[in-house]
Amino acid sequence: MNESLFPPEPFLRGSIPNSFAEDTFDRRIPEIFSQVNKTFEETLKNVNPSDIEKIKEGNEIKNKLERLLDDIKNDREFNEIVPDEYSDCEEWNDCINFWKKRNEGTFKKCSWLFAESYLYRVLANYMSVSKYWKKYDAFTIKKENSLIGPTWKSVVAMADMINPIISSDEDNSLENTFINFLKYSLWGNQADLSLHTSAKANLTNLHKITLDEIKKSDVNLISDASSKIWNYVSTLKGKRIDFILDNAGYETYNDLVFADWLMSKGFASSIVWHCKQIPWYVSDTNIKDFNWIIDTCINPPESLNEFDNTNVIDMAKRWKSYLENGQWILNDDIFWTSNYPFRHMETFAPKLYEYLSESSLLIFKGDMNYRKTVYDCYWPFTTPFIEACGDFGKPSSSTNKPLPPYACLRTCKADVIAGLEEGVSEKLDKICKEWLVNGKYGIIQYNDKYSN
Ligand SMILES: O=P(O)(O)OC[C@@]1(O)O[C@H](CO)[C@@H](O)[C@@H]1O
Repeated sequence: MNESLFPPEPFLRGSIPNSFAEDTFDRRIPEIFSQVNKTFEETLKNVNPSDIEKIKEGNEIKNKLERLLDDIKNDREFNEIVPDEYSDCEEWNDCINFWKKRNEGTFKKCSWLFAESYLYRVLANYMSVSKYWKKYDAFTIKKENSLIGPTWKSVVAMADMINPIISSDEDNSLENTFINFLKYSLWGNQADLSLHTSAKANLTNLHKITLDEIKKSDVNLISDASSKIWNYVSTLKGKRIDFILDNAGYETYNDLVFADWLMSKGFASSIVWHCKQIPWYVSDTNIKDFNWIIDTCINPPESLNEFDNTNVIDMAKRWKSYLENGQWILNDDIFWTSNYPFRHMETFAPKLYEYLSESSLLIFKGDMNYRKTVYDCYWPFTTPFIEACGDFGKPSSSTNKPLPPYACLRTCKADVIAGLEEGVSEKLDKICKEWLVNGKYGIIQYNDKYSN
């Protein structure tokens, strides 16, 4: 890490008064990590008393987690990450030491992007260096409940509406259907578990199922490149499309349905699913979560027998066959959980960059992927999106191939945004004080600068 890698505008930081980053470290993160500790303690309590070594190690992890929470609350300095199974350890420590040397090596003084990402990396480290808790993910139950809880009603309704469309040859409204899918996929991002930390939050209220609901939400779509994206996608025949996933549960389910449609209409013949390698920002999709969604849709638990699950099962069986015959590919490159913005991907993950350049379209889901696409800084809101992306997409220095066009589908949950028309932010300031961060507003933005 060095200063030349800083963004062109000031970083978002927890030390900035009244920013969402400040609120994140004062309120949201302590809540999330208290819940992590509670969940871990409950799991520990349920370990078979004869597993003495596992309990002993669990207690050590419990102490580490308590110390971490205390460090967060007191804004203490970061600690180096001890070597573990992941390949990015040195890189992280290099960055930690860089921030410390600048006297900015604490949660609030550092850039928000680094400080919060560091927390999830540390959590993964505690488990990784253990013997008995390696595979432990404190967020698994939350992630699973976000599909098979009250959400299942939406899962079934979506399958009943979409499966017949996927299975039919009817294609005279392809443009409309495509744009509706983009919007389902966008609004699916509202329900992320790191924003709605309260156990009482009813995320099902946020699910958009009917076309009517999608239409009504158009007033909250504050930057919309969907027609441009369609103009490009309509030219694709049997290509590869990549989804850079965000939240497990209902959001990823929507993306699976979308991809299924893209395959069935011949635009794509393969899909690459980019997941996270470690538990990340509470609800992000790991490969195990991805597989769990498909397996659960094929075999819904008995508690969901009151529903007619025929269409869900039918779709999920098709998804499984796409995975089995290699048309759907799973990837969890460690770069997706780095602290770097995407404009530094070519430097820090050249192989991933080359791999993405072989695709025909990248779809980045969610707020964090957006923050990394434009770099997490205070852009004037009317900065063109393409400008805010910097040189992310430029031809690779080894293959000379640029990235394909890419789209960002994001509901706004951080005080960074670019690409707004003049006057839009002023109007929003008047109608909703928290429009930048409460997840009510969404954007669909597109960059094809390097592929033209
Ligand atoms: O990427 P996602 O799931 O859409 O959002 C992640 C998120 O909840 O976590 C970030 C950091 O706390 C916030 O910027 C954002 O609201």
